Amino acid sequence: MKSRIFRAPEGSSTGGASEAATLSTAPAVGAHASAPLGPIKIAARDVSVFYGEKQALFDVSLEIPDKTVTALIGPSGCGKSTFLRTMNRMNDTIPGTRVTGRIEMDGEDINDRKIDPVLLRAQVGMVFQKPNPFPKSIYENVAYGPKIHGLASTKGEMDEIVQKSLKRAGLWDEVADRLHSPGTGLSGGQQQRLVIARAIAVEPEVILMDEPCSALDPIATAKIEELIDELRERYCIVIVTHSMAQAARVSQRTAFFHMGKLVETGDTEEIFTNPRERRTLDYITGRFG
Ligand SMILES: Nc1ncnc2c1ncn2[C@@H]1O[C@H](COP(=O)(O)OP(=O)(O)OP(=O)(O)O)[C@@H](O)[C@H]1O
Repeated sequence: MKSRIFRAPEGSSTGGASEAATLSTAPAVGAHASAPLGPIKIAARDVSVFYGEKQALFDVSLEIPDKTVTALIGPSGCGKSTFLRTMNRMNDTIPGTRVTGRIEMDGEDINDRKIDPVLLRAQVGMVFQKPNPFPKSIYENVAYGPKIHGLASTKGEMDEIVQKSLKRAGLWDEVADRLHSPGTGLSGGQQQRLVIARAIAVEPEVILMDEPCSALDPIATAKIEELIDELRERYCIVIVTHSMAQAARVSQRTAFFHMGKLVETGDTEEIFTNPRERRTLDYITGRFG
């Protein structure tokens, strides 16, 4: 572990000792914060997003490593979700939205004409704030994507995909005996894991999570956080969270956004113990947001 001694950010007006005291109010960084990172999976270069006349993101450049959890943090309205949606072109579905700049996945421009956004969204899955299972059985929720994308040619193959995805999402043991019951009959936390299983079933490489725990109780939240940590071994994960404590617990990289701009990015431990920018310090210590 690196030292947690706080170095005052450049241009800071207050002294070291009082800053150190202030930083002690920042959330404790979890044991996984310094895990090794994979190669760059997604690279955003000068990305701006406009909703009609309104510019919501300004020239954001950010590299996101594979096999890593990257947390996007910042006050409400700073553009976290907007940025998240640029990575699987979900902004394309909002009328009047314009995205400029370049987003590469494995070096390939995801906005290139030859990219099919439906296939891209299978490769870059998304989990939303509120669990949104289809009004179908648990089995069908997971089998839906593989069916559309032709990933199984027999019932046996499909059964295997469903079982493997539910296992990876940490839900199998709780639902194995009721696969044909409605997904909507599960608890909120189970529904969120079902949605994660649904995303996993189509063999994604990236999983985007937009405040995945905000509708869950602390126990269900802890389970999802544990799951995120397990999934990191296989996938590139990007999570938007309002919870500083959650960002500190689950991520290895953190990007802090403010008013549509990326203020600072770095290793989570560094951001939470030794931020370079004054605005980051003020946000993580709860002075605004
Ligand atoms: N569909 C839309 N049409 C117009 N403006 C939008 C739309 N979606 C978001 N915005 C605006 O873009 C800005 C960034 O919004 P965004 O939802 O990305 O922020 P956020 O950081 O995710 O906020 P929150 O934490 O509250 O979810 C805000 O000013 C928001 O009002």
